[in-house]
Amino acid sequence: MMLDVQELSLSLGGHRILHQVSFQAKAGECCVIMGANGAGKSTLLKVLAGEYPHYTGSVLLGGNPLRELTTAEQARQRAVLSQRIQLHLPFTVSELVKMGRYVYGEKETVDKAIVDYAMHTLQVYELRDRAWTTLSGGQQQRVHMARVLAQLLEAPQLDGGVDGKILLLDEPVTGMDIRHQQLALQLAAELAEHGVLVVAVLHDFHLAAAWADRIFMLHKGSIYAAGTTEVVLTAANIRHCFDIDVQVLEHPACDHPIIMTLNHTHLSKKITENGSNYFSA
Ligand SMILES: Nc1ncnc2c1ncn2[C@@H]1O[C@H](COP(=O)(O)OP(=O)(O)OP(=O)(O)O)[C@@H](O)[C@H]1O
Repeated sequence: MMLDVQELSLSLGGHRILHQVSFQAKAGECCVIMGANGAGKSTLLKVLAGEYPHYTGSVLLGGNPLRELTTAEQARQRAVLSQRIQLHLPFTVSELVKMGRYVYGEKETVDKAIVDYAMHTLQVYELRDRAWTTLSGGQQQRVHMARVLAQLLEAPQLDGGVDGKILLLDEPVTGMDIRHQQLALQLAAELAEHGVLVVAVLHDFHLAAAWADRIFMLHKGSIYAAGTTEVVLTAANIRHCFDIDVQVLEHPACDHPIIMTLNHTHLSKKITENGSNYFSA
C-alpha cells in the first residue's frame, strides 16, 4: 500500500494553506510531520483523512484517488486521531473505545475482545467504567488512542489484519507523561512493523528523532525538508522553519540525535524591541 501525494494545494477561507505538497510514503513506515504553529500540519493530515476533498493535485491511496473511496471504505482502511478532541457527553471509557468498532458492524464478541485489547495496550483498562469527562488530560488522550487502535485492528493482537492500513495521528502524545509518550509511539512503531503506514504530527524533536523513519518539515504550507532524521533535523532547517537556534548533538546512548535549545532570552528582547512584548501583557 502506497500513499502518493502530488502537488497538493488547498485553500481555506480564501487563503492558500497548503502549497504544492508532494511526497510518497509506504506501508511499514513511520512518517512524522513537523513544523511551526500554523505551518499546515493538521490541515495536511485532514486532507489525508478525507476532510477537505476540495484540494487540487492528487492524493492516491494504493493507486486509487482518495476522493473516489467511499467514507466507509476510508474508515476501514484508515484510523484518525484528531487534535484536541473535546466531548461533553459522559460516555464511559469502554463505550468510547468501542466507537472505534462502529465501522465494522461485526460480532459483539470480536468487538469486545478488540476493545479490551486496545484498553489494555494503552493502559486504560482499569478506567473502563469511568466517565471519560472525569479523566485527566493524559488519560483522555490514551483513551482516544485506544479507540483509534480498536478501529485499526481486525483481531485482538497487533498483527491483527492491519497490513496496508493507515494510521493518522495529530499530536497523539499531548498531555501524556514521559512513559506513556514512549508507549504510544512505540505502539505506532510496532504497528508500522506490522505493515501500517503511520503519519504523525509531532512537536517534540526528541520523540520525532527517536521514532520517525522519515520526517517531513512543513514551512508555510510547503515541504521545506524531507528525509531521515539526520537529513531533516539540522540546526539550519530548524532555524529556517522555527526561527530559533538549536544545537544538534549526538545522543550518548541511542543512535538518534538530541536537539538542544539554548537559553533564548533574546527572543523576548526581540519581541520587546518590535514593540509587542506579549510576555508582559
Ligand atoms: N478552517 C479554516 N479556515 C481558515 N483558515 C484555516 C482553517 N483551518 C486552518 N486554517 C489556517 O491554516 C493554517 C494552518 O493551520 P494548521 O492547523 O494546519 O496548522 P498546524 O501546522 O497544524 O499548527 P499547530 O502547530 O498550531 O497545530 C493556519 O494559519 C490556520 O489559521
